[in-house]
Amino acid sequence: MATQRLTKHNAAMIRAGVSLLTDRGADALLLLLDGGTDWKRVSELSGAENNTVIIAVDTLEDLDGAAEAGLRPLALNKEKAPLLERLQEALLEAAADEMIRTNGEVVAVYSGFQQGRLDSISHLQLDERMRRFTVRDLQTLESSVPLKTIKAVVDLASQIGREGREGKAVGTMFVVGDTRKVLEHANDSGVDPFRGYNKKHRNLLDPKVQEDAKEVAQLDGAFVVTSEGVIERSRQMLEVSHEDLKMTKGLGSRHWAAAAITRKTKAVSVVVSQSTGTVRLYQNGFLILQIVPMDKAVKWQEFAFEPPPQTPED
Ligand SMILES: Nc1ncnc2c1ncn2[C@@H]1O[C@H](COP(=O)(O)OP(=O)(O)OP(=O)(O)O)[C@@H](O)[C@H]1O
Repeated sequence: MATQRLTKHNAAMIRAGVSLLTDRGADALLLLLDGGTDWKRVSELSGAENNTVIIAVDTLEDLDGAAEAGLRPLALNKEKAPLLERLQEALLEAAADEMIRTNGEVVAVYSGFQQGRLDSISHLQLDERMRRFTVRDLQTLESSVPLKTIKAVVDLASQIGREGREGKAVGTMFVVGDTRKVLEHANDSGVDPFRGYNKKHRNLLDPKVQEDAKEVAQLDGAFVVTSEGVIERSRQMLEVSHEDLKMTKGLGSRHWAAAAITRKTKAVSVVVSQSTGTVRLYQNGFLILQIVPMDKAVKWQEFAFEPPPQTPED
């Protein structure tokens, strides 16, 4: 179990965060901490009685007692991830759990430079584009494919859309469920790297298989996936007519094929657009859900600091 010390300095930083929160009328105070601590004291310091105070740490066990102290706990499960990714995840989760509005304002207090020492305060304005799929969104989807499989595929697709591969944007498609029928409309577009492996090594619920799929996603064609999440084939070109489909202007052949196959079969398709990173989910020929990737451009700016030219003393 990791712990976060509440030194005088750290307490002062939390109070400073509260002061900014109050001054700006922001929605919530987010404390991104290294581990468990005296939650009652944090609650007092942050005025949790009157403010929404979100506590984000990496593991659930470190949050014991936080909710009882009037705080809003979040477990990130992102121990090794860089600070900004953890911060983004905390904001996404908080928005998904409706602790904050997706276009709200948050004051975040965290250790930016030195572990254990709260040294940074940010006043963040969130953006509607931050919205992403939540399990709740997916639950409204009535499908023969279990939610667990859809969620794993959508999460993977979002990662592909957000991260690409080796600095390059990647687009791909997953057609999930009703596999036998889907394969009637599919042809190999090249050698299938998953062919010949046993089911265990093709199951997309396994993080290792997800990594393999990210590699293969760079190649042409679609993944045909069973309801249980097993990749039945990859690199498949779908041949389906798409007359009488209605689609948003500007979407190309990948998206047409993705929508059309869900009209001909009971499958659900999840497409990542190479040009925008947007993930779309189709069912019965209709666009059901859409995730726009978060801005990728969040990066620490490096200071280009040049000392002023020396002038000879008068
Ligand atoms: N029928 C299909 N089945 C499987 N994959 C397809 C199909 N049509 C196109 N693709 C894949 O989509 C790629 C991009 O095609 P295109 O640019 O027309 O699609 P798009 O819908 O505009 O997608 P993107 O937004 O990713 O560019 C192709 O190189 C191919 O790998």
